[in-house]
Amino acid sequence: MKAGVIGAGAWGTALAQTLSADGQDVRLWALEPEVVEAINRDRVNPLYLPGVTLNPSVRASGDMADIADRDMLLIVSPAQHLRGVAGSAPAGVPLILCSKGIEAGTGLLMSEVAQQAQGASPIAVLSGPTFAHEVAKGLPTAITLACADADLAARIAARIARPAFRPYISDDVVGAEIGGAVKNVLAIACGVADGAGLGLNARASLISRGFAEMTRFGLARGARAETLAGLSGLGDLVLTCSSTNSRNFSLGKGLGEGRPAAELLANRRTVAEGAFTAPVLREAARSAGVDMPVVEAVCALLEDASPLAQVIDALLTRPLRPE
Ligand SMILES: NC(=O)c1ccc[n+]([C@@H]2O[C@H](COP(=O)([O-])OP(=O)(O)OC[C@H]3O[C@@H](n4cnc5c(N)ncnc54)[C@H](O)[C@@H]3O)[C@@H](O)[C@H]2O)c1
Ligand SMILES: O=P(O)(O)OC[C@H](O)CO
Repeated sequence: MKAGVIGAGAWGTALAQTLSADGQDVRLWALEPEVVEAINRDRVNPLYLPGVTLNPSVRASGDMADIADRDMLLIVSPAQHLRGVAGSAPAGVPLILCSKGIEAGTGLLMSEVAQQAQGASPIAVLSGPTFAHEVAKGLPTAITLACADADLAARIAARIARPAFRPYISDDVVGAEIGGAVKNVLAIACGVADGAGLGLNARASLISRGFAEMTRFGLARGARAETLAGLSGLGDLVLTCSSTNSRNFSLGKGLGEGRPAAELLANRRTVAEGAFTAPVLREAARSAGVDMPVVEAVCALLEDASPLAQVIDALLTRPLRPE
């Protein structure tokens, strides 16, 4: 399968690098003309993945017509831009969605957005614990590839697998998407705990109780528990909640240090998806009757609705209950 990658941020660039590791040509669509130029001229993406020399068979373009001959397309835009980007992609080829989030305004998962934007294209989801700079360096990584069509999943998996990049196949598309979207919000919470100096016990409790929230929400939306406990759920939650390499964790750390959300979110070049997913996740959870107190707390901090001490206190003084 000839691969095209749409979106040349850190993750799209790392995926293009991985897919071209065996010399196969990969086309990478980039929004910014300076990224197209730098990749084709200098073999580097200085805005989003500096320090990685890209394989010669990665060719960048700003024109969707240049990926019209591809027979699979990885969509790697920020979640809030997926509708527009998928809608302008060539039609009829499998779309592999790599963005993690829930669409603001509609509450739709990425597969539902892509379905609306490109009804005729088969859809798969690629999600898991994957820091882009590690994947680009060829460090060992495992990831979930979810697709309702088992034959298509097997063909995509065979095309994207590398000795150190190992896809595990699932047919639970919704489960894979919910894990990736919810973990970003929980990573903000763990960053807050770090920034506020709450200690490692607090972080472990947030991961564990956050996973309970992810599971409740996922089950209410039809996800399977084993998917949520797999790479795209718990695996990615543990990764993102443990490192300042995560943009979401770093955003939370800033909040925990007492910096205002507006300042932390202003003029960002890179995306911290949890900030966009948090309010729409809160609304979806409330309307499904799912209790998500950690998500509620993250929203309160992002909205500057309550002081940090009060938000922490509200979590700690909830009624005692069975685990
Ligand atoms: N970086 C990672 O390690 C990683 C790993 C797995 C999944 N993801 C997911 O991949 C998605 C993309 O993240 P990233 O890290 O590659 O991005 P990034 O933060 O490195 O770069 C931002 C991206 O947003 C794009 N962008 C900005 N404005 C846009 C617009 N108006 N329309 C379309 N695109 C626009 C930029 O061109 C760029 O590609 C996110 O959903 C993220 O959660 C990231
Ligand atoms: O930097 P983050 O927080 O967007 O996390 C990147 C990836 O999603 C980790 O799997």
